Amino acid sequence: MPILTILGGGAWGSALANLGGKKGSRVNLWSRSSSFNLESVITGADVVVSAVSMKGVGATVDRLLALELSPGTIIVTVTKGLDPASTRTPSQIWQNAFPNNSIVVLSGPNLSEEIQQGLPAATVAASWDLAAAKQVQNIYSSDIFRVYVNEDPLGTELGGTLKNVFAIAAGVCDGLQLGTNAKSALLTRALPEMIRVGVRLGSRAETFYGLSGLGDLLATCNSPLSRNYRVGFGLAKGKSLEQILQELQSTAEGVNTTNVLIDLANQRGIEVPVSRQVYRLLNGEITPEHAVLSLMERTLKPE
Ligand SMILES: NC(=O)C1=CN([C@@H]2O[C@H](COP(=O)(O)OP(=O)(O)OC[C@H]3O[C@@H](n4cnc5c(N)ncnc54)[C@H](O)[C@@H]3O)[C@@H](O)[C@H]2O)C=CC1
Ligand SMILES: O=C(CO)COP(=O)(O)O
Repeated sequence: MPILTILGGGAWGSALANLGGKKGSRVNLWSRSSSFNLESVITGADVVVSAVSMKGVGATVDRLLALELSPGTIIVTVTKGLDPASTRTPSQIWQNAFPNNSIVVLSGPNLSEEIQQGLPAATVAASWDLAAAKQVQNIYSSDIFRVYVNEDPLGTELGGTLKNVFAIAAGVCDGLQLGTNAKSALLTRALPEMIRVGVRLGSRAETFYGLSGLGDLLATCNSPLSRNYRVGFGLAKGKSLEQILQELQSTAEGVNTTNVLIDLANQRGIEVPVSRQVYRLLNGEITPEHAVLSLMERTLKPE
């Protein structure tokens, strides 16, 4: 029976603990407030899943570095964010800290509330080490959770991370009641923007057409269960960002991701028109209505 240790007892960590237990793994769920110590659940773990939000990744990596993690332990990261200081993804941070361990990214259209209700979902386990990805596939696949594998961890991770920016835009679109045509245009134009960024950062374009890209974009941009969608919806309804985040009481990674993405786009000269309007909106530079108008009035160009 594999030993699975989940770090982070938030919405997604708790759902992943349940999914792992359902398949028969021995599961340890650890969080900062746990009464037991981290070392006791790391020793002997076959797989360690990091399910902390982006702001907790650095501290979690440091905690594990202070312990003796076996090089045979697979590290799975499910965080959908970008580090503000380095602009690196969580898997890049984990790989840098643990060069001898296999790192697997688990990402897909996986709204935790639906998964906790036992509704069916699919996801992707991605790694340079295909054998490690397949181990994670076996540990997590069940009659309600179908896991695919691929060898593009960065593209898989960036799909899940970048879609949060567009989920904010989609929430704005629905909050302003702009209609189905506008929403379809937004989601369709979001995909090449994600691909443009992903390819410049070293991912494969085709990964973004799969579950972790288009799949997660559709799930998050169409569901009020998404916290990022709720950020955009609230802004369109005239709430302040502070008020929305206060009411959420949970992580909306898209806010930080938008800021880091615009830094990256400015540094590397990547064209990100939709993300730039989301950035201006989040930073109080424009109203939701102005953001829409700015996109409509862009220079005309071929599709
Ligand atoms: N909830 C969902 O449906 C899904 C969430 N994710 C991603 O998983 C990550 C976690 O999301 P949720 O569990 O939903 O968020 P959450 O807000 O429910 O939980 C965040 C977790 O991170 C931990 N954390 C934060 N700062 C920390 C620190 N300094 N040290 C240690 N732990 C720290 C918290 O204690 C908590 O366990 C996010 O990056 C999110 O984008 C991915 C797929 C689905
Ligand atoms: O990533 C998610 C679903 O795949 C969860 O989306 P939110 O973080 O916007 O709630």
